[in-house]
Amino acid sequence: MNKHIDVKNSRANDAGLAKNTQIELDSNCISMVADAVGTPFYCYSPEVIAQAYEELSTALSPVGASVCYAVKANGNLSILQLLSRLGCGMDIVSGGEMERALEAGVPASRIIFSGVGKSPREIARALTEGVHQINVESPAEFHLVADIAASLGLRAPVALRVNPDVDAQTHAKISTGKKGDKFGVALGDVAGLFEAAAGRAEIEMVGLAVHIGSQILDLSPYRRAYGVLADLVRDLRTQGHAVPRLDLGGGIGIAYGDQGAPSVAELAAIIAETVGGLGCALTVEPGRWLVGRAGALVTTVLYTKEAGERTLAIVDAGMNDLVRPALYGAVHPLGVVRSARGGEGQSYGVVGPVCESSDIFGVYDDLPQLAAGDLVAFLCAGAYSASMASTYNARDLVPEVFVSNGRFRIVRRRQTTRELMALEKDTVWQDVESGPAPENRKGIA
Ligand SMILES: Cc1ncc(COP(=O)(O)O)c(C=O)c1O
Ligand SMILES: N[C@@H](CCCC[NH3+])C(=O)O
Repeated sequence: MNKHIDVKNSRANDAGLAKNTQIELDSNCISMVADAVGTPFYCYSPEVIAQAYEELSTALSPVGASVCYAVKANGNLSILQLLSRLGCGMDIVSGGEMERALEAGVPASRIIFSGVGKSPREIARALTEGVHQINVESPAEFHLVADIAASLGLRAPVALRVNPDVDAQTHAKISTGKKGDKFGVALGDVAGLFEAAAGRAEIEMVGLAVHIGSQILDLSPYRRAYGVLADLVRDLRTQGHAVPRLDLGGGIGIAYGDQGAPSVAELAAIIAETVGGLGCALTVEPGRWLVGRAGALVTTVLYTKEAGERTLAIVDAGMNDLVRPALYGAVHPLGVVRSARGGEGQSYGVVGPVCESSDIFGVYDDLPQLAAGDLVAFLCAGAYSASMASTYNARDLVPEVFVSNGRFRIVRRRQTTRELMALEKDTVWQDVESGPAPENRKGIA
């Protein structure tokens, strides 16, 4: 049996890539955790997360940028607590993520509220909690935030997220900075909103924000986007506006295969060059980079079968547990944790049990001969994996486990169909004229 998962025995992860970039799993240990908690399950290395945070903050310290982790990548409370204890702030995009960050002990003063569609209720809660910054994405949202702040007798710290019209050169479904994308304020609206803010006492205009997309592997789009920000800062200052803060977004990519990945030192150099000399307080909002490499989805082979020319390995994890392959055609490297038969050079299409033809994780070569009961793991599954899981096909939400130095801690218990069904029981018909239940009322209450 391998001591560590041999990540090199899959074509998706050869060429010795990213030696220290992904969770190093002791296969004996993972095998025992699998027996204890049952598969599928997500496992995370807290050390790899802490190491990523330290590496990032060290690289950014010359430019003085602070880090707000994008909670959407993985909102597990233990991960938020770990990052918060290290001094990391949080970037949130919903009331639910705010709930998680606050519960994890993150002070509101270290929370940035991003997102294109914040509800009145979410805005009011963020203001009442006293978040560090609300990144506003449209003129309509700007006025709503102002109205809500006025009604609460509060002052809203607002940054404008601008759409710089820069192509992040990433997957179309995760590109956010091109004109026509739903994100950000058009460049032409920025000066007018700064002007409007000057006339609204309940708005404290604190700066600008930009986020051009995710899984960015070529850093040149950052140079362009930050260049646009720098020009805007200069223009706004010429018009007499203060621009004390810049939020530089997230998006830096990691290696999922042999494509290599940029370093955070390169990103820091671009930041220094483009916006470093403006005297603004800088923040970055990475998600994937901090947690992506720290996780794996461990799953059991249920069956093998022939399908035309291909041999399939049907595993007990499905697209509901890890949707990235079905949604973006993403390929997660596959490691073998336990294989009864051994051998090498086998090719398998690895598929899940969900009743969709898109429930396929990829075709992996150079695997051992797989058989029912073998354990494999999809690597680099710390980001946008558990956080994007669903219960489709009435499947459980699987456990999440920290593994460290021969010990494990379940940081999220399995959520079963039985628990979800409880929400569907004992429901009653109501007269529509009785109005909405208090929790469903619109507005800021
Ligand atoms: C506003 C904002 N900030 C930060 C992130 C984090 O992105 P990533 O996980 O790619 O670093 C996202 C997601 O794309 C986002 O929408
Ligand atoms: N969900 C995407 C990233 C989107 C980031 C949020 N805007 C992924 O899995 O790669």
